[in-house]
Amino acid sequence: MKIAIIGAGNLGLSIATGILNSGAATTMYLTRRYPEALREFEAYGNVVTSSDNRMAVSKSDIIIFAVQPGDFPDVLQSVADLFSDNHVIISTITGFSIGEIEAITGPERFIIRAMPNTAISVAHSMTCLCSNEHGKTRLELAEAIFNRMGHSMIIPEDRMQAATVICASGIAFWMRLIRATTQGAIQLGFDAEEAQELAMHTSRGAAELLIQSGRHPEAEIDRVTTPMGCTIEGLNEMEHQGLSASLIRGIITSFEKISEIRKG
Ligand SMILES: NC(=O)C1=CN([C@@H]2O[C@H](COP(=O)(O)OP(=O)(O)OC[C@H]3O[C@@H](n4cnc5c(N)ncnc54)[C@H](O)[C@@H]3O)[C@@H](O)[C@H]2O)C=CC1
Ligand SMILES: O=C(O)[C@@H]1CCC=N1
Repeated sequence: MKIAIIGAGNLGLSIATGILNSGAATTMYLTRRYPEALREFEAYGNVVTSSDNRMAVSKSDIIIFAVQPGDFPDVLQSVADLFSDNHVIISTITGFSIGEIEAITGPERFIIRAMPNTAISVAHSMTCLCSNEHGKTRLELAEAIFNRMGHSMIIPEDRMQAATVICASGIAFWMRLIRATTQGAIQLGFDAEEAQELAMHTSRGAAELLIQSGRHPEAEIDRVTTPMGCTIEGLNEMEHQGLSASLIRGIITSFEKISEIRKG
């Protein structure tokens, strides 16, 4: 498979790294405005870097768009005449609907919206997917690609903005929780490096417990909270200070911002 990434910035390069390390592509075309920053990727041997989007599209089977929302209409328009019946068009653009994409490409194209996160670079993305009517026959292919780099879920398009907040922005939210835990550990006497190691592996363990057991988080909390012990004391204080409420409010605020990005 020949895969192009149009707009190889933060997310695009994370996807490129994931694809290259998983061996999902025979050749990759990476573009950005100033492609000098992409040169190191040429060391993979099967990577072509350029600012020429038309070259990248015409040589690829799967085209992944990862430019900023404001740049997307012009970028898509500038390559739309090159799309053939075989191209699979994948957009990671926040808040840009399938209807808006079809208005530029026409409906008779395989169009997938994908919402991965930057953990795709280490094969642990949570990626949500949906497609246009024509693209339904290519959803399985998209799922197979993204499953090589983590876990994926097919969802209705009207859940895509919520998925952006939970999965894509979610990386930043979880990072902040890990960082705060690290700061607590430093205050309790660990040096910074040890503190981060403790926080990272504990958070991985918590997620893995739920993934492997299928149990509810509260069932796992019940196993840890000794009656009158230190865990419930700390947990209740966190809730008195608004831990769950502040997370939920942050998620809703982030969700509301997405419609503003599009208006902007
Ligand atoms: N950063 C993230 O974690 C996530 C981002 N997204 C979405 O992915 C898209 C990209 O986000 P980021 O990677 O954070 O942005 P970014 O600004 O890091 O990357 C965008 C890239 O597009 C390039 N670009 C701009 N105009 C271009 C053109 N005409 N031709 C080729 N390349 C061009 C820029 O040079 C830049 O490297 C956005 O639409 C964002 O909403 C979605 C999920 C997660
Ligand atoms: O913050 C943003 O707007 C983008 C979309 C999700 C992650 N980064």
